[in-house]
Amino acid sequence: MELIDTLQDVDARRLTRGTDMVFDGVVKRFPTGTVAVDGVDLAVRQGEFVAVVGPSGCGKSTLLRMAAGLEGPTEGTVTVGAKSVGFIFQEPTLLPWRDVRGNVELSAELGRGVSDDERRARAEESIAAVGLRDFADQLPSALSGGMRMRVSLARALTLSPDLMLLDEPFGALDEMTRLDMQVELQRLYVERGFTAMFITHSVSEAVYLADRVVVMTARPGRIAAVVDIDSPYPRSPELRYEKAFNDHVAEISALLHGGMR
Ligand SMILES: Nc1ncnc2c1ncn2[C@@H]1O[C@H](COP(=O)(O)OP(=O)(O)OP(=O)(O)O)[C@@H](O)[C@H]1O
Repeated sequence: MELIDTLQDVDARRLTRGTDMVFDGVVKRFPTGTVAVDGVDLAVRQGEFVAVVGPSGCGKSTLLRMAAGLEGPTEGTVTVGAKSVGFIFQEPTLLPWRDVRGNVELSAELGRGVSDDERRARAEESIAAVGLRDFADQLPSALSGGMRMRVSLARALTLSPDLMLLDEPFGALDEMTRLDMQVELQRLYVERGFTAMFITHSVSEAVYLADRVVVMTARPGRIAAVVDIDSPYPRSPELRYEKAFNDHVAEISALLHGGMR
């Protein structure tokens, strides 16, 4: 499971129209006794981009893993309406012996009912969508960190996910590449219209990408605040220099450090 960043057919229960994912009174207590999250209520609308920020160990990954169905809540419910879910990890988790095309085709190979021709066509389309057409025959070892993350994105996109779950996907990249990847992800989000839940330690990354930023407390993770980011998409990279943007960054940083709203 850990090697695969795309999960299909998540146990989809009927949801209120327009809502893609609901966490209702979610508590997660591990057998070790650690309470990772405690009483999380959050509804994510279809097509919404939600970023989650919070101190290390506050249960962000646990929330995402529950959304993916990789963990179950101890109390409460997690309901996901999306039929097809893409999961992107911090590490691109590519198979080193497969070239870019082979890695991107992997998720469709594991999917049910996809013909060879369709699999290849979808892989080519996703490779082009992330700007890697000229590198389709290269092995991961010949790619930069940013390019490897693009492969990981392309692999998730081949199944046209309704929901993308992204766990700190750009955390291992250098600053310049990270900023480029934010622009790239936003472009794909605008083009494809998926719902996104995106975990990050970077407040400015959250503000640049998200409709709403969920700020969590230290463990056990609870929602301290949800901040709306009003700027329309597509957002230009220059937005990062504007006052409203930096006011949001300051507000969320203060919330993270226990300041009042
Ligand atoms: N399988 C597990 N068994 C026991 N404890 C776990 C397990 N998975 C996570 N935890 C604990 O739950 C807490 C939340 O972990 P999680 O990885 O969700 O936090 P996080 O906010 O994503 O952290 P980070 O920002 O450092 O990645 C941590 O204290 C962690 O040690």
